[in-house]
Amino acid sequence: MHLTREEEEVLSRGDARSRALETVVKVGESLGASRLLDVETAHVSGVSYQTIGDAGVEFLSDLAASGARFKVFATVNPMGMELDGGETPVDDLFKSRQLEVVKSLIKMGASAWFTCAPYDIIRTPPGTVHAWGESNAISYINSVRDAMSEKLPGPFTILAAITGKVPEFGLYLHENRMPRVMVKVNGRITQAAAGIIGKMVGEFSGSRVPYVVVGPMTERAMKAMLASFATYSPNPFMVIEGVNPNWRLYRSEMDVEESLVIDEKDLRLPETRDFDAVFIGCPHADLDEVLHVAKLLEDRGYPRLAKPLFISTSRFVKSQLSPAILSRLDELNVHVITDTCPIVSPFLRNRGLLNIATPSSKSVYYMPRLVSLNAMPCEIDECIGDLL
Ligand SMILES: C/C(=C\C(=O)O)CCOP(=O)(O)O
Repeated sequence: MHLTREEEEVLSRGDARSRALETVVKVGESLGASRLLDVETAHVSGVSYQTIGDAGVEFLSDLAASGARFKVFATVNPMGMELDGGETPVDDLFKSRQLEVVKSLIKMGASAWFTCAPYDIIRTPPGTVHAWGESNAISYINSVRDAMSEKLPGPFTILAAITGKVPEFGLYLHENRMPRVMVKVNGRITQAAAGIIGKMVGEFSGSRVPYVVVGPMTERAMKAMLASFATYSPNPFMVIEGVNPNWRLYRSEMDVEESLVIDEKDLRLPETRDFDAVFIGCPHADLDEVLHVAKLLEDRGYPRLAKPLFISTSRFVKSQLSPAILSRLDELNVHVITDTCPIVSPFLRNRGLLNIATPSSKSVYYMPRLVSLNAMPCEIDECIGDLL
């Protein structure tokens, strides 16, 4: 691999950044990369004690104690509880281990927003290079903005944040971003239907980049589709006609080997069974999504919901909501939680809530696998309708 003089100099220092760079170079060599790229930002995933356990806590605290510090702006994924504990009960051991993780990340220089939708905070213009580790976010910046990130493992995003470098491989190379399959979607795209589309496109295209022709959809449906797609496919990039800023270029250069048509009949949800709570916010809800729920309840005369609705989001989004809206939502059994999400936290189970309805296809996939919850898909307007 070709290394610049500056990279050689960092390698010769023998400090924490030097050791991190050594690993980045070794990984790059094993991937056949011919050089390293400078990244503008990093987004670290795998920071919940629920998923990384004691080994992860030790890894992060050893790195922080060794003097490793982030070189580029770095955000982090949701952790296993709210920072102030409010609505997300966890036991004392969990809390203390999770706080160790937070301490290590902050010591290394993380911007501690604890969100899986950092694209709501960071502008990632077309062609810019990033080292992100959360698949929905990677899929979003690649597909909607034509920024560049591969799907990097959580620990590797930390090394990228420390060094400011990634190997040039996979989706960092223009030739690997060329669509190889075409998908045409017919029908009205609701948020839950968008999750089904993402799953179908992901399963059909596998590691190939799809070129997707689909009608207009809301931002929350777009996020749901891309999150689901990146859950079911190893490749976090689709070219969406009319959406990706360079879709015309991709269309002119693509070489399509297979096609799929998705029709309205494919987008029907199974009947929702009995549930204990409703969840939205995977990916973390944006302001529009929270306000959509507030408006639904306003239109129905502000009824108190028969079962709780949890909305997970970032502190950034929550800070834009007035205390009056938040306390009104709380009175109506709608709980806006930050820093975490139910797929990386035991809090729903700890509150005795085991059967969860959600418009998020990604949550339906992960809830049974990561936190032993039963999850079922629903359209948010309909789930809320059931709770009036
Ligand atoms: C376990 C997850 C995130 C985390 O540990 O931070 C959710 C799945 O992550 P993907 O990036 O969608 O694989």
